[in-house]
Amino acid sequence: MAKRALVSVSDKAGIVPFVKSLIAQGVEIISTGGTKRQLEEEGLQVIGIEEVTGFPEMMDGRVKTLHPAIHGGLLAVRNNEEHMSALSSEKISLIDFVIVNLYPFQQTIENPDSTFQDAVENIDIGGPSMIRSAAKNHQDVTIVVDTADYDGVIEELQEFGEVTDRKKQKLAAKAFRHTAAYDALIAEYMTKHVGEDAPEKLTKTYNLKQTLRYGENPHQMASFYERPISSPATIAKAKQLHGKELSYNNINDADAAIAVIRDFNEPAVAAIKHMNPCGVGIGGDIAQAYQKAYEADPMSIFGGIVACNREVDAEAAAMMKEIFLEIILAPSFTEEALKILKEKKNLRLMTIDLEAHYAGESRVTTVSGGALIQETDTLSYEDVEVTIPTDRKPSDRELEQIQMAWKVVKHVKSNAIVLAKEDRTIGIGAGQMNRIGAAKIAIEQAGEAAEGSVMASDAFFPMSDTVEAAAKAGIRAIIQPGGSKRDQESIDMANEHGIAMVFTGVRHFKH
Ligand SMILES: NC(=O)c1ncn([C@@H]2O[C@H](COP(=O)(O)O)[C@@H](O)[C@H]2O)c1NC=O
Repeated sequence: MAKRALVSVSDKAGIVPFVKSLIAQGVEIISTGGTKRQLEEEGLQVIGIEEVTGFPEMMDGRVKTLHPAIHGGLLAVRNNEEHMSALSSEKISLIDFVIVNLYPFQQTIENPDSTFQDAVENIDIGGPSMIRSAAKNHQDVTIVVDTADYDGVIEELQEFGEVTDRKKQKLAAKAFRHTAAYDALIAEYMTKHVGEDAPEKLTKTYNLKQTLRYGENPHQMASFYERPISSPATIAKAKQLHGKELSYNNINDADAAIAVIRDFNEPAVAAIKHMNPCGVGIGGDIAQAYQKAYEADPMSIFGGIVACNREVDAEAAAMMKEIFLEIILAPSFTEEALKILKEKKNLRLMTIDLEAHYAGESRVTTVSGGALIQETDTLSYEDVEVTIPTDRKPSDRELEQIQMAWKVVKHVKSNAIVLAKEDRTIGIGAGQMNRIGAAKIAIEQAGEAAEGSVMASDAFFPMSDTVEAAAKAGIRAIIQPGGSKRDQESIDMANEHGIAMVFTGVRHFKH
């Protein structure tokens, strides 16, 4: 008996040549409404689904392939006598191939004009059911859900007269991934719609963006996956214009760099090393801001990742070209800037649309045997109500510098201390196991520049030792959350040295 294929596709790209090739291999075609019309328009011979089921398609296509004549033909195990005699007594024919792609649920919810009802109507039911039946019975049935597999299937038919078991198994695994991801997106959409914060199942889905040469170290395999729907203001959507392929560490660091510059309204440049800012500068333009970020730590910026929140022009490009950088990322580059920077063959140049809406997606961290999920820390200085517990209030200029340091410390691994002066960071103490340790590192790095600078701390001071160290270094103003039982000791120490201190009431731990 001739083999039969059931073809039912929403995305009709490439379907006509594929079906032609199947027919050329002696395969009979069964198809649903729109797909059948398209195939017939091309002069292909197609059996209508109603002829197989004995039922018309009904309820706006909600029921067309959901029928024992279809699922029996798909699920029957060919070498199981009982299955085969059940089929013949019910006059059901075998179906050997299923070519299906699903209602465009993702495109529907991405369309800002779509309603909830539109989304619901675009939940495919019959398609996933066929995919699952065919994939379960993959020893006998070939399931094709991806247009990219059309050629491979035809090649095997031409070469071996059948699709190999290995191929059928691989296609089945892909089919289950396909329906799982499809359902995950629906589940996520519905969960958001009903507003459940901690659903009992976490079913996020990601699409492979690229395989990476290796992970954090060369002996670790790695790949980069992106969310099916993400803002253009994300590292997943950033475009590479030039340079070597991105590495795992590049992607992580570039993401950290984007987070820093996103928090600044004025022209800002952040240099990142190993996920921590090593220099951040602000200025009237990107060249000025870059100069500040560079001066912040001319040693650490070497081999770093630089992110800018405004277009990079020729002046800035010429300065950046002077040292070895891994990546320069900005909303855009002028033609001239590109010309200058492209002279460096390996330097990666990337653009990102920082104007696009970015609400901050939930962050998932895996732990052994599980995952932690939390909202992104999007709280900024403007969102908090600060208090000033010290006798001396910060001057306007000190307040500006304090805000800058606070914006940066949010992005430094805890325990974190940032010193800032003259629109740039001058000392960053990152990832220390105690606060005074982070302060000592920041102060030491700042050296004489610490005199007259400001300090930001990501969490409160458990005792007055950090304020004491700040006073010794000549730091004039401090910003910290406050909230320690021993706040008064820190306030007294600040008052003793004429230091102005700002309490934010919120902390910015980053682990
Ligand atoms: N309800 C059903 O029985 C059913 N069977 C197949 N579909 C889908 O209908 C679409 C194709 O429809 P058409 O051939 O009419 O353009 C495919 O995306 C397929 O997955 C169905 N539609 C939705 O569930």
